[in-house]
Amino acid sequence: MLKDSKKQNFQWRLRGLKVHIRGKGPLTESLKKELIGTVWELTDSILQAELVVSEDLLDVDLSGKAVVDLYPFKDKSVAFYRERSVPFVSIFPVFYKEFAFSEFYVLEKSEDERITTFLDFLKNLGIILKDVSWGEYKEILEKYSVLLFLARALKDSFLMGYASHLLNWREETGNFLALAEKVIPRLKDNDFPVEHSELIGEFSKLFRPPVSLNEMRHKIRLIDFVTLGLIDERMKVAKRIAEEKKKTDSPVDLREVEEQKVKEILDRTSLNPVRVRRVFEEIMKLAKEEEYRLLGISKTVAVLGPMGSFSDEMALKLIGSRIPIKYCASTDEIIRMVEKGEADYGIVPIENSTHGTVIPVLDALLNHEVEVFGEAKLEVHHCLVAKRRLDLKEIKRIYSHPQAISQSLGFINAYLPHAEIRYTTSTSDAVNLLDDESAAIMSENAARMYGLFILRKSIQDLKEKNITRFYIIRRKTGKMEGKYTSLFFGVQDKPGALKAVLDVFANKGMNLRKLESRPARTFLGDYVFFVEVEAPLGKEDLKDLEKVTAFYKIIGVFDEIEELDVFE
Ligand SMILES: O=C(O)C(=O)Cc1ccccc1
Repeated sequence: MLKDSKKQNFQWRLRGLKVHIRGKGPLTESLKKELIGTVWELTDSILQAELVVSEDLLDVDLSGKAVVDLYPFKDKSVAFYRERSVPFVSIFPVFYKEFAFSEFYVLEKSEDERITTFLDFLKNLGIILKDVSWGEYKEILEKYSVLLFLARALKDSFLMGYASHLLNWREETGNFLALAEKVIPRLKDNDFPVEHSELIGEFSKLFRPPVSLNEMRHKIRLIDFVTLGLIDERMKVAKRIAEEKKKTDSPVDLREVEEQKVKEILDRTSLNPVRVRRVFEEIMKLAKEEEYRLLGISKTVAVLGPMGSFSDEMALKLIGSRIPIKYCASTDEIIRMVEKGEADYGIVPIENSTHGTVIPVLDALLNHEVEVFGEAKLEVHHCLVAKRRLDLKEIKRIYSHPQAISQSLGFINAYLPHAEIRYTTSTSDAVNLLDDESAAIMSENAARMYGLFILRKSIQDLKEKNITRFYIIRRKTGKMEGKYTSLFFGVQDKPGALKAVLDVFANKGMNLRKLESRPARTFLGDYVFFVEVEAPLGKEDLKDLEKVTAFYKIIGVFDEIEELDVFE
């Protein structure tokens, strides 16, 4: 669109000029729109016009008019307007949907104020105007005719995009194709300029150093346009792969495959790898979303982000990559998202073999309405990583999630006693805080994903069986199926109150696998208890519990799961 300030530049020139635009193609339609709101008058009839923009040859009395000739076969049109002695400018417009992408080749022009002003108007729309000789014009016309021919012969929509502006002249299609047929045999001869190969031509244009600021701007537009075309093309191929994968029931994308693709790309660039990674991950995400749509998956799972956290690893183990993952900044956010229905599932760490219970998760489960319907375990190995190769004594700060720090305290105390500990919201979030004097504790996968340097592997205190148990949560359904029940309860402040509750479980032969107490946040000394019982509690059990508790809240009845069915 023409900016208002730019529009005003035209206000003083040829005030009230009557312009008629003849033709039905996208170019003429867009020109008409741009002209509305200028001081020029857009006339319905060609007879009233002082300047006529036309896609075909004009069959009316042209006296007193100037012509902007858009007709593609210039030998015909130039002779035609010359014969009639009208001022004209003869243009071959390469119009790519947007003026900003367009390049208009100007073959002949008369000295005429209306024409000069109109050309300025085109320039202000972002169109590049290039004066060309007859020889150059012939090559351009041949090139696009061949392109159209190939696009149709190969049924290739990508090539068609480049030749699409020729489709404005439907009645000329036969002439373009006839020209192409004449030109194509010459392709075999070496004298045919490289510019005639469509892609080579476009790319050679891209790599040719621009000389003026205008050309530089145009080149940027061209690059954006070609980039978009390529992303479009990538999407089409990805869609076909998705269709194949659907037939063979393969996962949407294997993280390692995607990671390998990103690595290959990063190896080829000297640009900031974090940013380039983001660009390509976004492009891949576009294709993934399309795949999810194709597979009919609309479910999402929320985990602790950014990508590469242990929770992310757990999610991948449970669901492959068959479901869109939402990365959250905290376990609280995960639980809230699931409660509100903004994510179908959530995965939260509940306890670890070294660190014990994850208290913030426990508290959030008490205070929100979600349901645990599964648990899963992950063996956790920690790495000490940094942005560069560092001696341990050079490390001034260590960033990581409190659980990872606590699981690696033996190593930290022995080798990094001088370093300051800074807690992060997840192990992978440390990536965002690292500088040249600090290290982070995270998984090997995350380190590789972010291109970090691994200083030490397996630094956790428990060399084997450092296991984290996760809860898989969903919105409340009230289903009570599974081997385990987790619940909170409170008791009156009197002797034997807790024992009475535990006796209910003991008398029924139900084993307890976990018992925690949390401050009730009422008075000092008031507690809420959390238990995991190795049995599904039924109605009778709940009645018995009611008798001995001040309150109870079932968090879920669940089993250990190996896989999460996202198609159910
Ligand atoms: O911060 C992460 O990566 C998490 O997913 C939480 C966590 C931290 C350490 C061990 C297991 C889970």
